[in-house]
Amino acid sequence: MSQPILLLNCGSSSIKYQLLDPAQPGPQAVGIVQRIGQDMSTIDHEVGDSEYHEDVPFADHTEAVAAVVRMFEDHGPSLSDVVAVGHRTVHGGSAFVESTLIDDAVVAKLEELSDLAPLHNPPGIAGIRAAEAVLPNVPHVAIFDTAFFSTLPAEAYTYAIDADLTAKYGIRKYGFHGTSHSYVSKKAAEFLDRPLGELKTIVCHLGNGASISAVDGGVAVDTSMGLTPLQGLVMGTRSGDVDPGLPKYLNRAAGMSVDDVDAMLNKASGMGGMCGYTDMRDIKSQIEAGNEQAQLALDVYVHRLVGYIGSYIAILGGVDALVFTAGVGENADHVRGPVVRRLKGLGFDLDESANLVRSKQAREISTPESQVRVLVIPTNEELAMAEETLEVIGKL
Ligand SMILES: Nc1ncnc2c1ncn2[C@@H]1O[C@H](COP(=O)(O)OP(=O)(O)O)[C@@H](O)[C@H]1O
Ligand SMILES: CC(=O)OP(=O)(O)O
Ligand SMILES: [Mg+2]
Repeated sequence: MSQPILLLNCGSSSIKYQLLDPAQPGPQAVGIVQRIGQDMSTIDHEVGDSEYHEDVPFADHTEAVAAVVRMFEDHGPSLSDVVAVGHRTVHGGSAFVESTLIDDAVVAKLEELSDLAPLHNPPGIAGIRAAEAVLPNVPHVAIFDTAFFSTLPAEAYTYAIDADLTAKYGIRKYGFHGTSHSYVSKKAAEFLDRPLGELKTIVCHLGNGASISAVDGGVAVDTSMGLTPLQGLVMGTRSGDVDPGLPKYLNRAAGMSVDDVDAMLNKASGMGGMCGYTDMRDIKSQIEAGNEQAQLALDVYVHRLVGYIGSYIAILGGVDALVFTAGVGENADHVRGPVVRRLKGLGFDLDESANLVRSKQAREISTPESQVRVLVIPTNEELAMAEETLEVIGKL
């Protein structure tokens, strides 16, 4: 008997969802809502060979989840057989280091953590509430982005600030996108036919949010996101690393409050802040049309990423595989190309034509001469979430 699980992955700008039974090949339905909060959003719902598309503006994630439910009602499959719902939950803080059955106390704790993930925990909570209203009689499970990084060594997760403040307020590097980094590093070992336990891997999860991790023998040893999903790489609307002196300077020079600066760094920075476009597809066409700001933004993005890769090679003491994943990593050859070319001096050799191949399959984009294997591996946070959900409900 089929035991379908509904998976909801509320990202900052999107909701990805799947209905799947991990024991059966392939999902029963897959969908994505994109550009939530922008002038026009889209929803795409796939059931078998049938695809349904709508252009509708969704102001927030609550409206978007309602539309997802409507897609199932209008086009199937029915949600009446669903045995559990798995929710991607971005910030678990120190409270949650593994997937957890959701109850009111869990939601209350997630609300407390919202300040630490302002673009993510509120949409995630909206998703939980909306799904609980539609499917009140099945278990709902939270799968945390932070869980995979609970293994980071203290030297990697400790900020060099006052130790009493650190202890009192739980300040540390938590790391995010962990479900993806974990899934993709395992898939890399399978692709290379090497035991996970002996592989040093650097995973670049480049989506609207972006992070990079260093994984040694399947265990995360460092990652670029921090206390919040703001630290690290350049992202669609987030700055990533800046001088910690910036808030004070902007306060004095521009009269901006802490909240003003935080909103600017989270929502009006990154690629959007630098050139007005947040989507790598738009940035590519802008560059082709001669937009110099777009070219500079891409150069900054690549420069930051190359710096992190070099740093993680040093931290790992060498690397076997560099893996690109998520929306940008899987699709943007104009990002992967400049990154890998700049690493030539460290033994990376890009196969230029393999880099241009468009595919939904795991693939290699380095030449046989490359000392480091460079891979593109599609992430599947929903499949990994389904396995986590099954494990939690199996214990009930
Ligand atoms: N065909 C494509 N070419 C280049 N970039 C793409 C393409 N498709 C998606 N992207 C990039 O991927 C991003 C979305 O990545 P995704 O992993 O889905 O993000 P998130 O989960 O944070 O919403 C888009 O903002 C865009 O920059
Ligand atoms: C944590 C995070 O940045 O997630 P997303 O990439 O979905 O915005
Ligand atoms: Mg994502």
